[in-house]
Order: sequence, then C-alpha cells, then structure tokens
Amino acid sequence: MNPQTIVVKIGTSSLTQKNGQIAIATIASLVETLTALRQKGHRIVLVSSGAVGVGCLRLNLKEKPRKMALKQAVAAVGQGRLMRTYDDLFNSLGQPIAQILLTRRELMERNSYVNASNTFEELLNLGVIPIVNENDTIAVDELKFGDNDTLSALVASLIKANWLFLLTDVDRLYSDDPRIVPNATPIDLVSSNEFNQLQVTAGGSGSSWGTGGMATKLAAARIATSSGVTMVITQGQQPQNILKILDGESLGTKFEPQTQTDNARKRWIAYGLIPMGKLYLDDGAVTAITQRGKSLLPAGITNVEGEFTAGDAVQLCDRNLQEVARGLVNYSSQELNKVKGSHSTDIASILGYNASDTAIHRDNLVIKD
Ligand SMILES: Nc1ncnc2c1ncn2[C@@H]1O[C@H](COP(=O)(O)OP(=O)(O)O)[C@@H](O)[C@H]1O
Ligand SMILES: N[C@@H](CCC(=O)OP(=O)(O)O)C(=O)O
Repeated sequence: MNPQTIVVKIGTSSLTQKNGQIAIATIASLVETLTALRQKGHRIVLVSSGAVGVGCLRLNLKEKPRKMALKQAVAAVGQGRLMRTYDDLFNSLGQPIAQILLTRRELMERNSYVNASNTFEELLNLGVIPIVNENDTIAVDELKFGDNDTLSALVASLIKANWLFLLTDVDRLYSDDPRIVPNATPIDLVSSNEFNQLQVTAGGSGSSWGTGGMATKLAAARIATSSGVTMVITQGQQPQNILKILDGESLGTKFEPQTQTDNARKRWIAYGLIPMGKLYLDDGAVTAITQRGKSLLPAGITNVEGEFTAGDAVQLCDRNLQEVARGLVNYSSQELNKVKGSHSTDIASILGYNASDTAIHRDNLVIKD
C-alpha cells in the first residue's frame, strides 16, 4: 500500500476502564500499532481525548464536572499526565511525538489555519506523530469543537488525510444504540451515495466520560467523507485492527469518501468557519450557484437571517430551508437586507456607494454534496 496519511481518534471511553482507571493495555497497544504504521511509511496523527477523564482520576473526582471552569481546570491536570503516558510508551519504541492543542478559533482564522496546516506538514515530514486535543483550558463555549469526533474530522480535512479511524467502545455503528436496543442491526459499510439515506438512531454517549456518542461520530463522518477522507468507526480496545482494516478486512463501519474538494481554501470555508448567518435564496439563484457554477447575486436573495459583517461565512438555504451551500459574503447583514432582491445595477444607488456586484463570489462558494 502507498504511504497513507492517517488520523486516529481515541475516545475517553476507550482510554479509561469501567472502574475509572486509565486503560494502560489499550494505550500500549495503540502506541505499538501507530508506531508500526509509521515504520511502514504512513503519516500518522493521533487525536486523543481523555484530558478531563485522566484529570478526574488524578484528583479523585468520581464524575466529570459540569461547571465549565472546573472542567477546564481538570483538563489542565489531565492533559499533562496523558502526554506523559504517551511519551513514555512511544519513547520506549523510539517514536517521537508532539503535542498540538487547538481551539475552533485557530481553524476559523485563515492565517492560523494555514499555520496549523504547515506545522502538521513539517511534523509529519520529520516522522513525528502529533497528538492533538482540544485546548480545553482556554476554549470558550462558542468557540469549542465540543467533541473530539468533530475535531478529528476537521484535522483530517486540514491535512488532507486518506483515512480517519474513530476508536470507541462499540465495535461499529448500529441501526440503534446497542446498549438500549440489543438486537440493533450492525452496519458495515456506508457508501457515498447511501449517506444521506442512512436510517440510524444515533444516541448519546454510552458512558459518563464520553462526549457526544454516535451523533457526533456521524457529524464527523459527514465532514470527513465530504473532504475525501475514508472514515472507519471501530473498537478502541483492539487498535491493532487498524492494520487489518488497511489490509482490506471488514471490521467496524466504513464510510466511503465523497468526491474530494481539492481546494484547501474551499475546505476551510466549508468546515473551518462557523457560519454567522443564513441567506435564503429563490429557485433561480439555487440553480445558478449549484448547477451552473455562478456567483450569488443580491437579486436571488429573498431573506437574510443573523448579524454578520462582510467576509463572514454564511449558510445558503433553498425555499425548503435546506442548506445548499456555504460562502463568504461581500456585504454585511445590514447591507444585504437593503439590497436583497435588487439588480446589481441598482445597488450603488440603494447603498449610496459603489459595492461588489456579487453577494458571494463563486471562488468563495462551496456547494454541499
Ligand atoms: N446507533 C448507534 N450505534 C452504536 N453506538 C451507539 C449508537 N447510538 C449511540 N451509541 C453509543 O455511543 C457510544 C460511543 O460514544 P462515546 O461514549 O461518545 O464514545 P467516545 O468516548 O469513544 O467518543 C457507544 O458506547 C454507544 O452506547
Ligand atoms: N477534550 C476532551 C475530550 C472531549 C471528547 O470529545 O471526548 P470523547 O467523546 O471521549 O472523545 C478531553 O480531552 O477530555
């Protein structure tokens, strides 16, 4: 197999045992597997949860704190211990690692997005395994990834990975939460054209330590597959299965990639940014941008929702309120409220100054699959 770029995400539920102790055997096996993959020439990034869980363990807290500041303090305790554990184990196999802590803010700002991407590139070229987590200590609510499933999919998109493995405490996706519905049907493969028809009940976390459960894993699958990444949900207790899956064995649930968005800037618009508002479009505008590759003109906008400034990301929705695209606006929400539905030739007289013909230029538009 050609060298692949592989992101592996492991959840708290796999890093901790039922009794709350750290799952040393699982971590050791993960470290061996990732080192073996590196030795085969693959480029590896590990996204590891567990800072809060390990912090609680260190501080003898019996459950995950609910108060934000306390959770952040606990994560600060746990992150160091987690990295210490990883460094000891990777070091014994001669594998260098690095720590990367990210918040949503870094991926929202184009310069820091590009910087993060360059840093990953250099680390991977050096043969290092970067270990990523959310920077829980400084992340504020509105700028949180919130869960590492989403973070890992954004990282996979950022570094143009071939694969994203989500290691968790179930062996695959089921039609329903198998803890609640024991005879739920296992799902082995989700092909690119089946994704939108997928009939599953994605429940919350199965343990008191996990975040998001299956719902955030499916959200991650959407981001990953539409960035051209193959995603697999598989059992965290057997990280060595990653090697078998790469060799073609069917273990876990595999999500096939959609057509790849090659343009890094467009991937950033689609996934890096948090949309600040919505534009509702008439049918003509929807067809023009989705089928004819046109820019969005103010004439096709029927309604504007939210408050944003020029340069912000917005969602574009059709008359059924379905999101059809995302893009960076050339106007603020105030301006768009004045010029929506107007012809480009009238805009200067409505606003009293010369402005862009397009509400969103096609170079700044990303159409949803
Ligand atoms: N449809 C489903 N298929 C499989 N697992 C599901 C489903 N819905 C909910 N779950 C639950 O999701 C849990 C895994 O998510 P989570 O606890 O957040 O793990 P992690 O810490 O690995 O992110 C499983 O233990 C399972 O109980
Ligand atoms: N950043 C948090 C992880 C949050 C999270 O997504 O947890 P999980 O659902 O266990 O992957 C931590 O390190 O505790």
